Amino acid sequence: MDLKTSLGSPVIADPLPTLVLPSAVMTFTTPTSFPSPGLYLNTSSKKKPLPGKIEEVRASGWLDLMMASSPTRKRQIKDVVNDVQADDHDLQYCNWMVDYPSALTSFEAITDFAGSKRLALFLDYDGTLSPIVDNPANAIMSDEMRAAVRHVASLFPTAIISGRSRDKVFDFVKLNELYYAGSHGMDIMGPVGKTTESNGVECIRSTDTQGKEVNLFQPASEFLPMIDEVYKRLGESIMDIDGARMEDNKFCVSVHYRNVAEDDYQKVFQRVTAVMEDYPCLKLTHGRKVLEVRPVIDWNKGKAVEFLLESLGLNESEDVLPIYVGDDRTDEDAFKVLKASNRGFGILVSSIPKESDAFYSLRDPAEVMEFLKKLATWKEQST
Ligand SMILES: O=P(O)(O)OC[C@H]1O[C@H](O[C@H]2O[C@H](CO)[C@@H](O)[C@H](O)[C@H]2O)[C@H](O)[C@@H](O)[C@@H]1O
Repeated sequence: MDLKTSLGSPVIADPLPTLVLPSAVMTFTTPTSFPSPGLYLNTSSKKKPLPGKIEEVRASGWLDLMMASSPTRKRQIKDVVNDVQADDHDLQYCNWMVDYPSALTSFEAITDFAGSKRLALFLDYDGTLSPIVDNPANAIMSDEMRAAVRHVASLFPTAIISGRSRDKVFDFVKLNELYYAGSHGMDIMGPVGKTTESNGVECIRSTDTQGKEVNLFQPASEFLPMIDEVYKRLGESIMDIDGARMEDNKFCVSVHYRNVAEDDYQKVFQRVTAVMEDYPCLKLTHGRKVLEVRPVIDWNKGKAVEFLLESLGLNESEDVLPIYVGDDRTDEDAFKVLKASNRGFGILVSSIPKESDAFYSLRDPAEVMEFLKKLATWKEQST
């Protein structure tokens, strides 16, 4: 029986639409200079017609995705008060877990498989280490979670890989013993190892706040002026939409619509895509009630995992087990890399059934914390 289709359609199959942009800029090239975005204004042949009517937005898949993304608390509560729906939801979740078993109930299988291998941990931030909240500035990590992360980081190489800017995610996590990759992996502060370049981009030697020597890898640095400009333009274009909020993530820009009325989602999407038309070197992706604008380079959280493994000298060894824990669509790139290399595995954090390249699942950040604590205990008891 195909569990993914047997219960109506319980699985959210995030199709990850990306605005289609000229294929010439889809490869990993770091341009030394960009034409002013204004130059693109008259190049109508490069433009894709923008969806004008609601049906067209729907047809492109974006509006449905915006509606389905990260159900609001109101909807989840409605599910809970309605017993029938809640039972249905539980049943669907249990069925889904056959394909994505809980990393907690499968903990022994995980540690049996790990055996004496060296673990490397990669953790997403929002929705993984901190619960999803309405205001991104309030996505605080609990002290108990911080202690759990500190503990595992004292036992295994551990990195945070976030869509936020690196500085911002560090301000939340506040742990010096970790490695950090911000802007969906486009801003990595890693160890000084044998890695001096990747994909033709040189690493920069720098020092962290503690004065420790680090390697800085920023494959999208040439895009900074463009990202700053698009941040301002997007801010102006959504200013009048109640609840819409911008976030500057250094090499990416987030347009949050979590607090926007559903009737205005289409407006948000249209305003964003209208600005994007002038920037063929940028692409639009979709996260949890957020539209994200970022450079069209072949770099993502999966590449960041590979880069960090190499910097840590763990890439070649059969004896290493990388584990990536994340909740968002952008984490799928990392899950895919681990799945393809058949070395480690992803753990998807989700309280609803979702299609994923992860191997295991955890329901929410509370379960992530429990998993991290169990890992630390296991490691300490086995050495
Ligand atoms: O890669 P991540 O660390 O998961 O970052 C992805 C985005 O997370 C943040 O937005 C999400 O969390 C917010 C706080 O809970 C929530 O309000 C928002 O709706 C979510 O999309 C962050 O604010 C974004 O900039 C990140 O790109």
